[in-house]
Amino acid sequence: MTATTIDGKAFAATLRAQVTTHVAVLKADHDIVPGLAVVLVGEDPASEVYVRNKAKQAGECGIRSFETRLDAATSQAELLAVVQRLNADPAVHGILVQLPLPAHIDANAVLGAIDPTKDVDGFHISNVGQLSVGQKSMVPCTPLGCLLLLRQFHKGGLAGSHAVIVGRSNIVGKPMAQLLLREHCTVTIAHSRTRDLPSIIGGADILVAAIGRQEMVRGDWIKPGATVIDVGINRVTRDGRTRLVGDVNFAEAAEVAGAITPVPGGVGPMTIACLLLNTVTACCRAHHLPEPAGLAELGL
Ligand SMILES: NC(=O)C1=CN([C@@H]2O[C@H](COP(=O)(O)OP(=O)(O)OC[C@H]3O[C@@H](n4cnc5c(N)ncnc54)[C@H](OP(=O)(O)O)[C@@H]3O)[C@@H](O)[C@H]2O)C=CC1
Ligand SMILES: Nc1nc(=O)c2c([nH]1)NC[C@@H]1CN(c3ccc(C(=O)N[C@@H](CCC(=O)O)C(=O)O)cc3)C=[N+]21
Repeated sequence: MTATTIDGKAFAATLRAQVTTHVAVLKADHDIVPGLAVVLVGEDPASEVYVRNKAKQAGECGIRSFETRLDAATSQAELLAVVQRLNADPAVHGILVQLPLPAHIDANAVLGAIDPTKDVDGFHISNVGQLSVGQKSMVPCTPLGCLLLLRQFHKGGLAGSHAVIVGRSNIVGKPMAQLLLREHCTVTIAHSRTRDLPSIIGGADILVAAIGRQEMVRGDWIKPGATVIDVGINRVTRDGRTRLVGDVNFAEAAEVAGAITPVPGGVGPMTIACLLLNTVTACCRAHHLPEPAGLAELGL
């Protein structure tokens, strides 16, 4: 193996320590406690794990967490009423509605009902728009986490690099493209209709894989020395044991790439750390107080 493993787990711990310090100052100087509300509709086992991790890590940073669990048959009107209650609650600074939602609920209507200043996922159309024109906004946690890892690893900056993002979802691919454009990368977005994906990937100095297909990206597609950010979380059962793998074949890619994030322990922990960072940022903005370094450093 030649690639450096980018330790997302360790970097996320550093970020959470910074968040913890900021939370302590808010409490000591202003008697303010940031609050994060997570809403979970239905019983998806993977979502259960994320929601539990979020609440645990929020607590460790001194952030108050509020959990609302609704059964899978909850109507859209009931869910909207919950969102409105959280919008109006001054103890809640961040609201996250766990996706995916059951099919009978219009996710866009729900995301659009969240107060944009409390939208710590950055999915509200006004945050999406603000990011795209370069105004202060809430930035989606997963792409933000990927960018913080890239900036940490490329201390000289990312300008001029060719970044290829595989995946065009509203949650990962599209906001990732916006963030890398702001960093002056040359950005290519690939998806399921892209022709000759291996040769497009072969041009990438930076590859972000957000596809949802286990180990689809092969080592011999990757440009030697490239930085590979693997967003994919795929649960596979091998030899009777369940484990997580990414969208990139790690063993192969590690022979070619300059640096690569592992799964688990790469982007996933950064996503949660960024959610906590966004919550504290939203809290500081609500109270017109100085915010933590994260978003400000990016000019957002
Ligand atoms: N680590 C973390 O914190 C997070 C991890 N994830 C993981 O990241 C992955 C992607 O998530 P998400 O963006 O929500 O997924 P979506 O399913 O919304 O999007 C997947 C994207 O991949 C594209 N795609 C699918 N198949 C291919 C293919 N064969 N070749 C090229 N492109 C393809 C799709 O193209 P098209 O648009 O044409 O259909 C689509 O744009 C998942 O594994 C998910 O679990 C997600 C969020 C957070
Ligand atoms: N409104 C909303 N916002 C989200 O940000 C959101 C969502 N809905 N729905 C689901 C996806 C997925 N997601 C992950 C978060 C953490 C890990 C994570 O911590 N992963 C660990 C492993 C955890 C495990 O063992 O399962 C790791 O990669 O090391 C993974 C995936 C956030 N998402």
